Amino acid sequence: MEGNVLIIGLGLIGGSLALCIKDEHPEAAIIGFDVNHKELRLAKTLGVIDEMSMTLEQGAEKADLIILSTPVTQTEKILEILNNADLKSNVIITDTGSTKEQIMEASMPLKAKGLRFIGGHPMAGSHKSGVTAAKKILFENAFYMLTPLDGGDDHDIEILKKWLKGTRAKFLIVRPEEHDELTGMISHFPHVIAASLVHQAKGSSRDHPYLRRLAAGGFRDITRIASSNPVMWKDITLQNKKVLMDIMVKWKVEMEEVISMISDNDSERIYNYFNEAKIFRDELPVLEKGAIPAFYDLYIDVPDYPGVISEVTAYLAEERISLTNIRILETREDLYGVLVISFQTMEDREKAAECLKEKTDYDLFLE
Ligand SMILES: NC(=O)C1=CN([C@@H]2O[C@H](COP(=O)(O)OP(=O)(O)OC[C@H]3O[C@@H](n4cnc5c(N)ncnc54)[C@H](O)[C@@H]3O)[C@@H](O)[C@H]2O)C=CC1
Ligand SMILES: O=C(O)C(=O)Cc1ccc(O)cc1
Repeated sequence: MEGNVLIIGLGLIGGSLALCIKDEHPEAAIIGFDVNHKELRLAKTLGVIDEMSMTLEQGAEKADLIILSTPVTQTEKILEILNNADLKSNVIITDTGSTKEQIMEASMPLKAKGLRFIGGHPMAGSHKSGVTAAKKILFENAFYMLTPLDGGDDHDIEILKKWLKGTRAKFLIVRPEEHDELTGMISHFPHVIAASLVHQAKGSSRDHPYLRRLAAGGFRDITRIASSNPVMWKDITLQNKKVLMDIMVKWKVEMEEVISMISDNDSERIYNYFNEAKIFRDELPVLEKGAIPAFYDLYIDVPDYPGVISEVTAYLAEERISLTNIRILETREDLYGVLVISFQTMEDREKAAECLKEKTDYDLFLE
């Protein structure tokens, strides 16, 4: 497709969308705007955008598609600015915010002016922020929720999907309230819980100096999302307050039940509690990308000698297998350490396992 695409907010999501759109529509001009001029210049230097717009209005006035990929509170303010700008009459405006009801509400004045806004939320990402973390394959196979306004035109949705085809995501049309209930449960609430687990561990670390080292493995993994951007999560929490409060009240009741079964030494209820959770969790789809993206980890039992990491990464580099993270678990005191390498896709992890099986005799474990 040809035309001008303005991306407002060139962080992880805006930058990744810019790459996807350019890949699929090389003739489109990708214009970027960001309040953080350093990030904007970086986006241009990295080739993520074609052109910088030094004011929001300048870019907006010539755009055929406007994507708002800013923290959700900012998105509401930008919708207000766009409402007073001189936009093309056929422009399509969308956003990427993690919450939808309040944003859809904020888009009503645009609708009243005859402009077209379709809410959007690509359900993939990471705890990293900024344009340097942007990548073209971020949304591949992920769900991409669209929340058109009541009475929205199907033709506009088709145009937007065409623009976003390069994401290789699976589009789902949902009502804004349903979106917020779903994401509240499977994404926003887990972020609150992850942060609270970390707070408790921090408190406990004052009495137990070993805690930090012991938390390096599983605990660090299950609380990965507590390393997300606090500004973004403050905004999401406040915008999805109603849903989150409801979930947290239910959670308190559930914790009371857990306290009671443990204090009563009720082994049957405790067993059932864990067992029912295991059954539901084991049945969740493995190959789908959910709201909280999975990272595919490969555990490698390596001897503890200098140079072992570069040896392993050199084998992977020879096969051109890219990894997203690498670390050593320091929980063990013996001669062997566990090297954990994370990959973006399950295929990359399989290729890496094959490669290391062939070139080393280290024991490998997949999660
Ligand atoms: N990080 C994630 O994994 C996901 C985030 N989202 C949503 O996408 C949006 C963007 O998130 P990220 O890209 O992760 O954030 P980010 O922090 O990487 O990037 C946000 C960018 O917006 C810019 N910005 C802030 N206020 C602005 C304003 N008033 N005008 C112009 N630029 C402004 C910032 O300078 C920054 O460069 C958020 O609404 C978030 O809820 C959606 C899916 C996944
Ligand atoms: O893996 C993580 O850190 C995430 O939870 C990514 C994420 C963040 C926000 C969203 O609205 C959707 C996905």
